[in-house]
Amino acid sequence: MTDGGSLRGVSLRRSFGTGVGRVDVLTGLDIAVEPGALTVVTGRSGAGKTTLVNILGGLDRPDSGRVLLGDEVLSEAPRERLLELRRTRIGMVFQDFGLIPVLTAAENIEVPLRLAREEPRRRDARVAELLERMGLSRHARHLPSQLSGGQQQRVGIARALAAAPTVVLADEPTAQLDQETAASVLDLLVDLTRERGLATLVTTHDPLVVARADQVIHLHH
Ligand SMILES: Nc1ncnc2c1ncn2[C@@H]1O[C@H](COP(=O)(O)OP(=O)(O)OP(=O)(O)O)[C@@H](O)[C@H]1O
Repeated sequence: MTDGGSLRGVSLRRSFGTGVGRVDVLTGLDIAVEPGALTVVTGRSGAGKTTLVNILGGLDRPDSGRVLLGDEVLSEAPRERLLELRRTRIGMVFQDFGLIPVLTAAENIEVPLRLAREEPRRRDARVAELLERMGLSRHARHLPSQLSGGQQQRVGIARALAAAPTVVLADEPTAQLDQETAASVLDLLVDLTRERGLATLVTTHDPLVVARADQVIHLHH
């Protein structure tokens, strides 16, 4: 496996607020999310899981420390380059699925491919392949409101993978799902991680997710 897909945080620090209201959320955290493996981040509510995901995904910058995507310093990349890396190299999966309600399942998956200016035939082929892989071929034309929670999260995962990223960051992806559905969504994410050599990070409160991890990082600020 090359180093191109690993995502590392080195000495990450992030605080919010000032004076007595100041909260030191990350205080020198080191983390390496390796290709083909599931890294799970746990910690009670407020421990900084979302803060970490936002920093690793380039949505927020650390106060100090660095985020490295392969050999590139993501945390210091100029805005344009950061947007490009986020579009092409990093897939994000959200607790509330984050689907666009007026677009069908297929159209939601297509969004990153349109942003990447992929040509229509390749776009269609990629969307069909992902729908098939997610077991959603029959639901291509359904709106999110016509899908179950588990199906919506499968669409969310397909969308995250559409542009063939090397890294997947999922912030509590199973929190809205019942246990059985959560287990099947997690199975899918683990299988895709192995199959595609993805560097996958999942935050969770769920012991079942922790049990599947190759690496567990416990946050307590
Ligand atoms: N933009 C912000 N401004 C001020 N404080 C913030 C901001 N973002 C996060 N915090 C604070 O940082 C701490 C960590 O928040 P974060 O959302 O990362 O925790 P979490 O572990 O994801 O929690 P949960 O499990 O509830 O989602 C909390 O005390 C929160 O109030």
